[in-house]
Amino acid sequence: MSDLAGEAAGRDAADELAPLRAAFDLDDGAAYLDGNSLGALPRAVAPRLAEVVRHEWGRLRIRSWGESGWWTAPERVGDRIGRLVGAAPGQVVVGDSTSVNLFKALVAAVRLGGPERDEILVDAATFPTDGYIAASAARLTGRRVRAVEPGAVAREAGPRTAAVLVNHVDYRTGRLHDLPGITAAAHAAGARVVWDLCHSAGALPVGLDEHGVDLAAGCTYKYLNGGPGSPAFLYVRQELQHRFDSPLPGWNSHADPFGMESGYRPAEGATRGRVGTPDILSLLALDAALGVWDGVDLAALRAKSLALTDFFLRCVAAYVPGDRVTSVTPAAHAERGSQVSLRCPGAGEVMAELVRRDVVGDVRPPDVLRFGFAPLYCRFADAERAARELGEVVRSSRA
Ligand SMILES: Cc1ncc(COP(=O)(O)O)c(C=O)c1O
Ligand SMILES: Nc1c(O)cccc1C(=O)C[C@H](N)C(=O)O
Repeated sequence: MSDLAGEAAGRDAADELAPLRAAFDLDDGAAYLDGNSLGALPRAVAPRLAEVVRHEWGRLRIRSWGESGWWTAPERVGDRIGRLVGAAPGQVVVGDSTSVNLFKALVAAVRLGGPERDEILVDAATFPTDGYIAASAARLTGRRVRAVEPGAVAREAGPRTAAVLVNHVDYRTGRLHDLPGITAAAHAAGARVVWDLCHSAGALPVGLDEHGVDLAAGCTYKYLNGGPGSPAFLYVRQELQHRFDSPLPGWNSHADPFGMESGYRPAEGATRGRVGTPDILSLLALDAALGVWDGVDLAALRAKSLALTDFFLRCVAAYVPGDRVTSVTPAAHAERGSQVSLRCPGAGEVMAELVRRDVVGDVRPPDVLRFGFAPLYCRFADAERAARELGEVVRSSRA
């Protein structure tokens, strides 16, 4: 056994979060490093979904909206996510996709400001959907979009800025942006800030309430393990809820949905962020998946995440010829999410070979290998193996 493999074994043995891996349906023979795209399956999900289908839907049928708590599930599950992103109860609602929630949040953010605020600042390297949504939100509200580096928000935001849309962790590089600083800078300019938490929720502490974030959205199928296409979440800070003017006011966000009124009267609280009927099966799968977080300390989660990515970077330096890969993930802990991205010529072929060897990451254009480290189930041994196999693959592809 190499020194690094021995070190990995020792660190896994000492890892206080290691027992949580047993709560997931994972093959011991594979290194699953793609939880930043699709989280692994928690074992509790399948039996719970079977019960929901057989009993709640099959036997109780329509009664389940009340008796099984279906009607209030978006807020109940929202509060469970709230704990993981630093939001006190009553501010998170679950439903729709991230894209749809970003649209609601961004339009509502613009509507909170005056007409003189005629621009929306968007993270220049944003995940595409955010950029598309921002462009549409701008057209609908008569604003224009300006792309800025997140680090330049303090310089760029001004009296014309209505809203700033930023990714907490960049999907391609794994760079963690300064949420407290950027939020404060937007506020200093009188603007609202909307955070995309897709790559930070369940990966690291977020502190939405603590840092005074206005609005946020994120997906639940990555580090929250809700399953493919599981519903997203929307955070609306409590003080803003009574002024949250949704661009998608469906009957589920009406103050009296079963009054069937022709005029729209918004519900109070996070419920105002709903639109139509919740996707109950996916929502309850997510609810069951969230059980793995009970009792998890987010400081311990962050410590393990950084230890895993540090260790992986050391293993890459030891095993992979330096002229073949370059890390685009910041070395500084304060700037790193829970993934490591390596630029590598021929990244597509390299990752295909890694996947054949049961080391599963993914690739983003133009040539970035992504390795996501979900701290609840990734092992130091996975990090060592992934780097070792990567070294072998790039050596053999050069030969
Ligand atoms: C940063 C970010 N935002 C948004 C999305 C996607 O949103 P949706 O859940 O609507 O597909 C993703 C991933 O697909 C993402 O990485
Ligand atoms: N949502 C996805 C999907 O439906 C299929 C494949 C991947 C995804 C992803 O989530 C990709 C991810 N947002 C990314 O960081 O690139």
